Amino acid sequence: SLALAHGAHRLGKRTDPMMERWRNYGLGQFIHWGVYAIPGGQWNGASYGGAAEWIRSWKGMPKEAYDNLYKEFDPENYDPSALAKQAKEMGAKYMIITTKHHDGFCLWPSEYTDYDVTNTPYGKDIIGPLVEAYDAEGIDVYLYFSVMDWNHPGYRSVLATEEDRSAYESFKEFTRNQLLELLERYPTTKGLWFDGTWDEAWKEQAEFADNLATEMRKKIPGLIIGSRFRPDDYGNRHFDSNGDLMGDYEQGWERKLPETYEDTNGNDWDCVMTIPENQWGYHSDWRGHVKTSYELIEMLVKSVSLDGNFVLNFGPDAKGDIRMEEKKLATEIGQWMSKNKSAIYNCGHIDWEKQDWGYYTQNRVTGEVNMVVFNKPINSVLRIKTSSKISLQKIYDLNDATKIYDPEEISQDEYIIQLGDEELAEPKVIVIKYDHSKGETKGYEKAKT
Ligand SMILES: COc1ccc([C@@H]2N[C@@H](C)[C@@H](O)[C@H]2O)cc1
Repeated sequence: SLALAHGAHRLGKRTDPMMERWRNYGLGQFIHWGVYAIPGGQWNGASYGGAAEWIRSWKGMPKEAYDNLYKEFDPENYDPSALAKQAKEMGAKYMIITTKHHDGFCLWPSEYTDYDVTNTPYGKDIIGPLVEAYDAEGIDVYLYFSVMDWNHPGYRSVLATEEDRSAYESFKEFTRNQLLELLERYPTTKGLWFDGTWDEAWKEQAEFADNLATEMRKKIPGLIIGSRFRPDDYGNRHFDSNGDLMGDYEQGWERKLPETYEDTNGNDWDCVMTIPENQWGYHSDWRGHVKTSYELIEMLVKSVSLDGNFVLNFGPDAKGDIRMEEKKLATEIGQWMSKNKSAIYNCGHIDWEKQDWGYYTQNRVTGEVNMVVFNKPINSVLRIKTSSKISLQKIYDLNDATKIYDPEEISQDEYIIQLGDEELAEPKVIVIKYDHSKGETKGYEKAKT
């Protein structure tokens, strides 16, 4: 393998308490908020077909007009504790807030730019009260930060000339200053979620990014940073030139999910997901499919079954209100989570063969296996194929203690249980308690073929 000065500094998963806590969250909330919520995907009577937070890049939005929107930013309905309570009700264990998106507008009072909340009619820090409100609800806070910054004069996507390089040095210093400022102002932050790091200019900054990550971790020991921050010595990101994961977890699953455990390379990972097909910031005209709570619960369960976290995005509007569709989903997901959280929190992958009825999650504390059933077969029979000779102790409905399932062994390490005739009104969790010591060698001999 290549000798890398700025590649992965650790092989395998982080095993410290802060990362264990991260690994056991299961469900998170993303919040995308900024001046892009003011146009909300519309301008001059035309609707932007892209993601609302990218409207500045649309030819239908004059840059000058966009860059003056901050003068209208005055979210009179912004209510951090209401947002935190809603997230609590949904069952989120952590929240990621956009401190600065690609447009460079800062939701905190930054010493290093005037393009921030203090120069808006609202005039106050947005981030601080949100951090306090979420901390008060026991929901860990992570800060989203876009390296790419369309507002900073020193930003470059490519370093072609000497002028580019000297301008970019000022941009790098600005970026470092802002990040250290954020960690200074919000020391309860548990981690950073970086974005906007794909440009060529940034891919040349292996040493700078490595040193900055070290410096940030000195300020907040144990700080959790994903794979989308640093480039390695050769400009490779997420995985270094030896194929090793850079950062504490893989940050590659944006609006998509891994299909199999192999797809995860056995790493920690998060999936960040929009409710419509592709809107992070508030768009007043959601086109196409808006995901239902069952679709989102299935994505959540699938994520946990493959050792990942599922982070659902919310986009407050210009006034700071949460739109009706998002409120409804937070409530519906919360209702399911209130009854089934033991199949999500502190749970992860078990290598039992995946079945069509749904997903397994294993509780890392109790060892119990949860069958999360989404699809009831026509014969109401659920097949369970375990990985090794185990002795099943008890199989029961998590939400109906009177419902015990009696497994019938149909071949080696393979059982079936019979569901009742009732319709599956919502994803059902069935708990399997089993003795982890090797069971006696019962079961059929494999046929010699
Ligand atoms: C070039 O493709 C994209 C797509 C989405 C993004 C941003 N990442 C998401 C988490 C949102 O912040 C979106 O604006 C950046 C680049």
